[in-house]
Amino acid sequence: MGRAGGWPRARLAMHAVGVFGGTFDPIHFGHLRLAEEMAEALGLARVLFIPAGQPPHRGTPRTPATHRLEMARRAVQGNPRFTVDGREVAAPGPSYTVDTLTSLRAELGTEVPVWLLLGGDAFLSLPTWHEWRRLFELAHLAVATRPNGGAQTGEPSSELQQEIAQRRNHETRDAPAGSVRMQAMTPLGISATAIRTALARHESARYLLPDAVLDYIHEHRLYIQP
Ligand SMILES: Nc1ncnc2c1ncn2[C@@H]1O[C@H](COP(=O)(O)OP(=O)(O)OP(=O)(O)O)[C@@H](O)[C@H]1O
Ligand SMILES: O=C(O)c1ccc[n+]([C@@H]2O[C@H](COP(=O)([O-])O)[C@@H](O)[C@H]2O)c1
Repeated sequence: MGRAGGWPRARLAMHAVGVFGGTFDPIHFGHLRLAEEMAEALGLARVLFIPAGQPPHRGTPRTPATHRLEMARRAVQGNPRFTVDGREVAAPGPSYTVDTLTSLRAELGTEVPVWLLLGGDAFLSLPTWHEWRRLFELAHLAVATRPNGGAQTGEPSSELQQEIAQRRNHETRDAPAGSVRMQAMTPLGISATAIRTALARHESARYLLPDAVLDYIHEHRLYIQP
């Protein structure tokens, strides 16, 4: 068992909560596998999947938020550690992560360790996020990376590099927030864009996402051009 500061990791993270935001248009196995591997590595008691109502850094998704929310719900069904949280879909305006974490903190209290889960591409854009430095007051950050370095999609900006250098692996006993962890995950070259493209061309997207999500897509004729 991993130890930090002399305490077994499972003890450290007993009630830790993972927060995983995304456009999820649609949710796929890359998302689910990231959450599963993070939950295991960080000893998370639960992971909240939070579909963005209005993703701040991209145009309004063509798929209404209610469908993206429902697909996420179907995807996590049967996993007692995973739940879907609809607060960003319910809130007006851009879905800023700092606002989401602030509202979660109001519910969870200041003591519970919270881990914001991010893919490598989302992490690289962090310095462009709304009040990004405040995120470290509210949560730890866990970034999914390719094992053994892998092919990098870019380098962190110098301000992000400085922040990582200070915070990397600085988890102290039971700390609720403030550190950064790079976590190697099984590389899965799945993207929502590729799934939308395949479906629009009437090609198969099977085995890229759960059958329950694919059934929902077909039921509601999402992504499929008439
Ligand atoms: N295959 C994958 N492996 C690891 N992380 C992923 C993968 N796909 C998405 N992510 C991460 O999941 C989070 C939410 O991603 P998002 O909902 O934008 O999915 P996407 O597949 O990247 O979508 P799109 O193709 O529409 O940009 C982001 O942090 C992103 O980096
Ligand atoms: O808070 C921000 O400014 C911010 C800027 C860009 C992205 N995010 C969040 O990052 C997550 C992944 O975004 P996306 O666009 O890659 O799906 C999603 O939860 C977004 O709300 C948040």
